[in-house]
Amino acid sequence: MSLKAALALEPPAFGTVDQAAVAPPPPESSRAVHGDVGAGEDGANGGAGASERRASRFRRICVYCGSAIGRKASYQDAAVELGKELVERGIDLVYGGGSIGLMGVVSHAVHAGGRHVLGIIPKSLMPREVTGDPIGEVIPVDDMHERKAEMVRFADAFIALPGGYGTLEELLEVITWAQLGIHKKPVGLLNVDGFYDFFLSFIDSSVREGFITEEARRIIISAPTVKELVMKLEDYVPEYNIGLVWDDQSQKQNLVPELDTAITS
Ligand SMILES: C/C(=C\CNc1ncnc2c1ncn2[C@@H]1O[C@H](COP(=O)(O)O)[C@@H](O)[C@H]1O)CO
Repeated sequence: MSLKAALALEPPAFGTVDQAAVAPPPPESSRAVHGDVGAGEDGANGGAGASERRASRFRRICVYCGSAIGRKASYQDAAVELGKELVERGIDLVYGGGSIGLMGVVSHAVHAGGRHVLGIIPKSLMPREVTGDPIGEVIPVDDMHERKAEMVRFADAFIALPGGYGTLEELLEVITWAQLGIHKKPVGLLNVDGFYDFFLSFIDSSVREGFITEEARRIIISAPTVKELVMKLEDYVPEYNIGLVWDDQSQKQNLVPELDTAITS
């Protein structure tokens, strides 16, 4: 079944694919307002006072994470905390559609909190013994390439929790697409218990060795806590602009007007 056919059978709460891809963000008055965020709490908001409240700029965030839960309880705790943070900020979830591992943890947290959960999953991965019982809305797609493209298209930002090959592959692709100017959406790395320290060290080494520019290095936004990371993503202004022109489809992937207009060079 094609993506459009799937949507015809079960239209997403937010409209058709094309509408969702080009729709402007809801008016400020109808957007979610999250709770107090004090500078001392997360140290990342550049001086926001404890009484500051503001709407999230994001409608949907794509979370990449392990199909396993990992060995430390802190990984699951972080997945739950991230799910609750999305709910608190009125942000919907886009993810890989499985209910196993950290994918299941974060999707259940968002679903339980009443936000929309959109799983995009290749038909080959759909058997229950492989993915578990997915929750929320599921869009079946033909292959992994289509899945990743649709996840990017539906989301306004990306967050990677701890995970394995699949998570790293999704993360690196979305970073590479930012580097190529295919999208300008923020990419966050939740460095739970230093899980990504080696990865970040490797990236820094690649910068030193001349394979990644300093500017491209700054595409990756990392933080050890959910609140700090989400605050950084909210504040992110893309500075990277390779100057390539992609086709219309790629341009539709830039769903966050603030990010587009923030590009100055
Ligand atoms: C082969 C395994 C599990 C298959 N089940 C999956 N169901 C849905 N999505 C999956 C599955 N496995 C990987 N993904 C995608 O990759 C990311 C997680 O991969 P990782 O290797 O566990 O980090 C996740 O974001 C999904 O999009 C047993 O692993």
